[in-house]
Parts: sequence; C-alpha cells; structure tokens
Amino acid sequence: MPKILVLDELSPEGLALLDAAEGFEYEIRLKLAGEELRKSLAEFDGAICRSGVKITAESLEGNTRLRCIARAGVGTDNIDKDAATRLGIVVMNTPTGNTVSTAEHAFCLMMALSRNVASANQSLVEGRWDRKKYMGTQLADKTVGIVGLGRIGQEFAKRALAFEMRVIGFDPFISSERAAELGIELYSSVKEMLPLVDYLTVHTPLTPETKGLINLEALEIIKPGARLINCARGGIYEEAALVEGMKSGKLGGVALDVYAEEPCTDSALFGMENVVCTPHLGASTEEAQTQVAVEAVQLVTNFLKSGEIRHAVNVAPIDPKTLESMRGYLDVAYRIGLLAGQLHGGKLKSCKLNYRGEVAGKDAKLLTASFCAGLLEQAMDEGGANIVNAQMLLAERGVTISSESSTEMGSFSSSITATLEEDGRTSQVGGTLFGNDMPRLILLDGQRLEAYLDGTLFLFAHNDVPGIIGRVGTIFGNHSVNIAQMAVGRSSAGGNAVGVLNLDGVPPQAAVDEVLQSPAITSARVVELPAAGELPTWLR
Ligand SMILES: NC(=O)C1=CN([C@@H]2O[C@H](COP(=O)(O)OP(=O)(O)OC[C@H]3O[C@@H](n4cnc5c(N)ncnc54)[C@H](O)[C@@H]3O)[C@@H](O)[C@H]2O)C=CC1
Ligand SMILES: O=C(O)C(=O)COP(=O)(O)O
Repeated sequence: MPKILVLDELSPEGLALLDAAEGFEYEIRLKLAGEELRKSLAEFDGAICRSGVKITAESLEGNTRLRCIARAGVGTDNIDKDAATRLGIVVMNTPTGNTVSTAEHAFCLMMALSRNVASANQSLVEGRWDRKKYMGTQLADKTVGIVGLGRIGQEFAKRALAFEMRVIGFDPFISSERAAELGIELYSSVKEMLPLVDYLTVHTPLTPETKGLINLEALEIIKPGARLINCARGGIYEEAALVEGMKSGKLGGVALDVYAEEPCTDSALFGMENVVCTPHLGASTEEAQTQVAVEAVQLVTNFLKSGEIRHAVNVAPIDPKTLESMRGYLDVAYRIGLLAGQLHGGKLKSCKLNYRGEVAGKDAKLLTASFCAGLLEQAMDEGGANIVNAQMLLAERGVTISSESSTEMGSFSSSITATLEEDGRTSQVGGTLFGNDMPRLILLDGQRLEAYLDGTLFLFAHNDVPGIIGRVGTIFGNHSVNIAQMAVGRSSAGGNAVGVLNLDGVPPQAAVDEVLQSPAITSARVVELPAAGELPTWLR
C-alpha cells in the first residue's frame, strides 16, 4: 500500500481527505531535518510539505522509493528540485490556492505601513497616547510599484486600483497589452520605477535576477520616503540595505513577511519605527490552507494511483486520459530504449527518434522521455530512471536526444525508430504496437523483421547463408533453451542479415559462445526486456 508522509502542518480538511483516501497509508512527521528526514523520506512513496521542511539533496540521497512531493503552496524553493529530478521524483505545487490570501496580506502590510499601525500599537500598549508622531498618509493617489505581475501581483494590483492608487509594474513575461487591460503601467525595468514609487511590493520567486533587487545602489535612486513590502521570498530585498535605508531616513517604512533564513526571530529591523514584520503568514488563512491542503493531497493520491501529473514544476503535465491513450506507445518507446541501451551501453553519443504515422499525433516529449527512461535503465541503480529524470541524466552524460514526427504512414500504421550514433557508427532500432498492448520489434540494424519485443531476446548478425537458423536452433536445443519465436531480416539474398530469437529463458554463455563459433555469424547478444504486459511503475 503506498505510503504518504506529511512533513508540515496541514489543514484538517487536507488530513480528512487523507483519512478517507482508500488504498493509502499516511503519517505525519513534523520538524524533520538531517538524517532523520533522510531516513523518513526513504520510507514513503509520496510526501506533502509547506515551506517549513527543507528537502535538500542530502535528504534525498540514496532514495529509491519516493516518487512525488507535493508542496501545499506555491514556492518550491525549499525543495532541491535538481536532486529530486535526478532521482525521478515529481515535484508538484498548488499554484492558485493561496493567491488571494497572499495578495491580501501584502495589501494589509501596505496599509499598516501607511498608517503606522504596528508602531502606533506598540507605543500605545507601552502607555503613550502619541497622536502627532503617528500621522499617516493616504493610499489614494499614491504610486505603488509591483515587481512580478503573476497571480499574486495581479490580485494586488486589482486591490490597489480599487483604492485609487496609480499602479506601475515590471514583469519581463507580461505583455504591455495585458498590463494595460489590468490597469497597470508597465515599465521595462525596476530601476526605472524606483524614483516613482511611494510603495514597492515584490511578487516574484527568489531567482538570481530578483535576489538583492533592493540593495544600497537601489536606495540611491528610490523615491525618498518609499515604503517597501516583501511577501514573496526573503533575500529579494537585502536586509542590510533595508536597515541602512531606515536608519538614514531614505525609506519611509518596511514590511516583511519572509526572510532569507526562516524561521527568523532576530533581525536588526525588528522593533524599528515604521517597520512591520510577520512570521511568513501570507498564506495562513483558513481558506487558503484548506484549498492548498486538499489540492496537495489530491495531487499525491492521483499521481500514486494513476500516474496523473498536474502542476509539476520539474516535468511536463500528464493527464490520465493522455496516459491511457498513450500507454501502449509509451511502452514501445520504453522497450526500444531498453534495447538500445543494452546494445550501446555507455558509448552512445546521440540518438534521433522518428515518430511515424498515428503515433506522430501523440505527445512526442512524453514518448521521448519514455524512450530515454528505457535507454538509461541499465546504467542506473534500482528504480533509477523514469520519465522525470531520464533526459536530464542523459544530458549530464553528454548524450544528445532529438526527435521528429511525421504523420505519413510507412509499412505500419505507426512506428518509432531510434537512430543511434556511437563513435561515428550509426544503427537503427524500430518498433510498433499491435493492438493496444503488443509491442513488436520491426527494425534492427537497419533490417526489417518482426519479432516480439518482450522477454529474453537473442540477437545475432550473420551473412545470409543456408543452415544458420538450423545451427542456432540446434545449439540452443542442446542447451535446453526453448525458442518461442524466430525472425530474420536481410538486406538482400546472400547479404547481411540479422536474426532475433525470443527465448523462454536466458541462454548460458556457453551457448552464445558456440553460436559465435560459426564463421557466418558476426555478432551475437542476449537482451532482456520486461515480459509482455509488464510495465515500469510510472507507466502502470
Ligand atoms: N508569503 C507567503 O506566504 C507566500 C509567498 N508566495 C510567493 O509569492 C511569489 C509569487 O507567487 P505567484 O504570484 O503565485 O507566482 P506566479 O508565478 O504567478 O508569479 C510570479 C511572477 O514573477 C514574474 N517574474 C519572474 N522573474 C521576474 C523578474 N526577474 N522580475 C520581475 N518579474 C519576474 C513572473 O513572470 C511571474 O509573472 C512566489 O515566489 C511565492 O513563493 C506565494 C504564496 C504565499
Ligand atoms: O506558498 C508559498 O509560496 C508560501 O510561501 C506559503 O508558505 P506556507 O505554506 O505558509 O509555509
């Protein structure tokens, strides 16, 4: 029974859904880190987290069981996605569940800054009735700059416009037409906006581009008295620059919900006048938490049940219908990959896939990923390669993979051909699907044939001379290896030929050596494929 690990606090609705999920077990283990986290992750098939736990490369090291991680929230920066991808673990998030709550929190912080709510409250509870000191400013007619006009940025903009603010923004991935529709004046850089902003709010992930967006240099050009809000990720504003800006009076206020290191209970900003800080509460509303928890549970259970992939941040989505309609072809691609991997091992330089006929109308990326998973299977440890990690691993090994599709049919209604290049030598392997679930080998070393693409295959190249098949058959008979099926392909009568035997068992090396003693046989190989109908975990 698949097991799911809950690593951070989830809403009761999410846990109730886990309780009700049939065919799953789950456990809640909070505040895990280090070796304890690594060991725990290795005991489960799926994991659900928020921003609390840090799923580092070390915590995933050696993990051969975990198949997916769902983040009940947006930011997946607490998960080492490269490490997860390398291990074939799907990482998913719930992108919309906390959008409004986070936009509201950022807006709430902006309002708190405009009326000195935090400092005035502190002063009053300390016994002072100071009305003059906490004179505020109106939001109406002020300019707010929004960096990052995605889901949260746009919700923030709507609210700011309702408060009659001028909204300016920067996002390299939004068109000026879309920004205009939203009532936002789009700028081409943050730098251009800085002299204009009374308020600045960021709604981007932390990336090399956004890290340190506000630093000492930015403070030189920012409008004096500007108030800054960060409800996105710690580190987008340099804390030291914020402290400096508040001390010098260049900044009128700072509001933070997120910090470079979390939890953060000590900062030079804490306690400063006109600074308001919350402990990462943007998504902490009942509504948001219910939605993200329910969605995260669904993501994990659906993936483990049917292979459905939604909202993945490290692999293309796969819906159950697509998977169902492509399963047979994905199996062919995977088996062709397995065969190519065993024939070429680590010497492969490049591989070009050709999808022809009906299969050309299917998702080529997914087919290629399936082929790559097969190609790498032998090179990986147990459970190593799958559609999530295979292309990344091949790229790391310097193998170039490309594909082309043509809906024109050849001799078969569909075919998948891999042209493999190894040190200047190219060879071809091709397959097709009979019915819904009968993969067949139709091309080997450039020769047409038709053989089962399952179980133990004995492949041999030979000169097309009489007696070869009889001789090979006799040798296997002498070694008590039963031949289930036999196929041959040749370029022309008397020319180069290939033979494929489907065997009922793995032949002993002595039988292979004996076959190779025949002068007309130039090479011979045993290849092992899964039995007919046996699918890898990610295809079931
Ligand atoms: N404080 C909290 O509790 C929460 C924080 N967040 C954080 O808020 C951030 C935004 O979330 P969403 O709006 O849902 O994401 P989103 O993906 O919808 O929007 C992000 C936007 O940032 C833009 N962007 C990326 N690089 C940029 C750059 N260098 N300059 C300007 N724009 C850039 C993207 O084009 C995109 O439009 C995320 O980092 C997320 O982790 C999200 C939810 C809760
Ligand atoms: O969704 C996000 O990106 C958040 O930052 C929310 O974090 P949380 O789930 O409240 O720990």
